[in-house]
Amino acid sequence: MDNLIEVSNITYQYHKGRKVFEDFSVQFDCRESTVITGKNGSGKTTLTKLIMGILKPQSGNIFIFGKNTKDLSLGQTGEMIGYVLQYPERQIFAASVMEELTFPLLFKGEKKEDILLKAEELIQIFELEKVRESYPFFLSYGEKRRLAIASVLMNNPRYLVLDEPTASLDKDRIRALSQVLNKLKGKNIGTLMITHDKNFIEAHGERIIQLEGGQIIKDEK
Ligand SMILES: Nc1ncnc2c1ncn2[C@@H]1O[C@H](COP(=O)(O)OP(=O)(O)OP(=O)(O)O)[C@@H](O)[C@H]1O
Repeated sequence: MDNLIEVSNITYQYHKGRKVFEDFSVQFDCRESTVITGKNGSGKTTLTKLIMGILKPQSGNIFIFGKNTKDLSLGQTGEMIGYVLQYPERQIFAASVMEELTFPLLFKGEKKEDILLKAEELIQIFELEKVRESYPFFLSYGEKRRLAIASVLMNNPRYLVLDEPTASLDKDRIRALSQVLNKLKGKNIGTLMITHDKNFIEAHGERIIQLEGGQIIKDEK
């Protein structure tokens, strides 16, 4: 139970939109790397937003690590699951790269020395050295994406949800991201990843789910 995400008989419909999910259920093992594929509009991003509690199902329940998302705030969900959006600029708020990485933990009152050490480590891994004092607004799309991933890792999440993580990253950066994901996997931190990148699917898709019209049409290990 503890290491599971359980989506149980949910129905979801956008305001004035058609039903994206109807009586939909799926479970994810949070120690595993699961890839979600499917055509545009098949419901991939909607599913990840429902898991994160950003959207609320009209019926049914979603449990993360044994807790019903209905009883959790967005912040509580975000502490357990790191979520990297499809458009990373929407999750970057601070005045510099360094501040973006450090301010949430400083705010929480964690030890400054530890926070700085961790931020430096992620700056190296994601090759953000040259922009550490830059205003994130002016970063390239690839840099913003790397910063968004580094920021969620600062929180020590128990699971990662990544929406198109390789978009706008070059080969070397994709390789670096792969290494980070493998390292996390070694610590039993799995991922739920929306991607169309065949090489990435081959490297990280322990389980591959294909969605179509809000239904699972393929589920392979
Ligand atoms: N904010 C919204 N309001 C109304 N309908 C929406 C909204 N967002 C998505 N939809 C609709 O819900 C359905 C599922 O969309 P979703 O973004 O989850 O698909 P997706 O598989 O992630 O697509 P993509 O590969 O294009 O990102 C689509 O029909 C889409 O048009």
